[in-house]
Amino acid sequence: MQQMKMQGCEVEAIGINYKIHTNKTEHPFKIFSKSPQLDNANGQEIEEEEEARVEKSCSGVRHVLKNVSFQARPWEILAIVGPSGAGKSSLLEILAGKHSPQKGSVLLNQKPVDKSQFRKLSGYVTQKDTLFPLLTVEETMMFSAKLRLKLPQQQLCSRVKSLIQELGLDHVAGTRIGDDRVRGISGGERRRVSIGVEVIHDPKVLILDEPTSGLDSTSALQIIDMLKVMAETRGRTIILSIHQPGFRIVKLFNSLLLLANGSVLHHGTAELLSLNLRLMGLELPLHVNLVEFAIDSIDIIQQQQQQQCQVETEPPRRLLGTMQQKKGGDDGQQQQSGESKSD
Ligand SMILES: Nc1ncnc2c1ncn2[C@@H]1O[C@H](COP(=O)(O)OP(=O)(O)OP(=O)(O)O)[C@@H](O)[C@H]1O
Repeated sequence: MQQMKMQGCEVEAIGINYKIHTNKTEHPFKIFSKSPQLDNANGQEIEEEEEARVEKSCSGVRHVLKNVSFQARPWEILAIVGPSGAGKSSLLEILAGKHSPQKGSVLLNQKPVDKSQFRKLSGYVTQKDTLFPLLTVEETMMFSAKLRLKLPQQQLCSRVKSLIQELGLDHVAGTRIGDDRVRGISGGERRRVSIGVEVIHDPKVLILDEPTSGLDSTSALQIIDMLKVMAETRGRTIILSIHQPGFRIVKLFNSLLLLANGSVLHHGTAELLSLNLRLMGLELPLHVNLVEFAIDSIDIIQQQQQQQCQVETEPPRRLLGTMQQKKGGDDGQQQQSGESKSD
């Protein structure tokens, strides 16, 4: 583990498939589905069939993540972007070990890891801050430090102090966190504290679900700037999800994972995304944010990728056709030769 800390952690997800079972619900229009002509035996059969069909459509399985693969490297930020419901949070929860996918695996430095080992090496900042409103910033950090680190009090204090400095929270170290009822620190500062709580043990991998949600553009940029410094100075691997990142924020990401409806549409740099869009005939208009443009163009990207897949699979199919014809001939010959062998 020590060696892993020194060299940084590459996180690799391979073929993640995640399905959830949704609850069966009563068909909302069931009351209208019975027709007065269905009183005979044939009518009853039709009604039962209809009920079975409705039940099937109202219950079942939701394919949240479909064959998702990516790599996140140390010293870098990978941003997961996509429309609402694309599967960003689900993917992060799987990475953080909160859920297990039905298929696929997550590797750290090319090796499988168990959940407890991964928890020690990582920090997971959820979308909602879960902090005690009556504790001060310093007390909150100290609480987390005592839970996560087995160090003498003096060392805990100095770790907390240096982290408060790194997070730019010196000026509010003695201020209460607060909540809706008790006035406390600002939303941006609260997000910083949540990040601090999760990095107190100096994890090599940091996973953040929408660290900028609810923040103004300046506070959002400050948070991503701070994460960029953490990645570059400490060799952390940072994986985060984000909604509508501003132009300056996108520039700080080393790579983007564009998800739509549980599938990966792009994995690579922003420049590569821009180039791929251009190759699809989607020219980024001036002063339009690349990520927003890509999200708005998801339907076209999907269509183009499907067409490309068809083109890629067609020649082998044609080839397969000729091969099958040939094989048919060969088989005939083989059969003959087999027959002659058995003879
Ligand atoms: N426990 C669950 N029960 C029902 N549906 C779920 C559950 N978990 C995820 N989903 C569904 O899976 C899909 C992906 O959800 P997820 O929260 O991962 O998306 P997201 O990209 O993070 O969305 P947002 O940006 O709005 O947070 C959604 O359609 C969601 O409704």
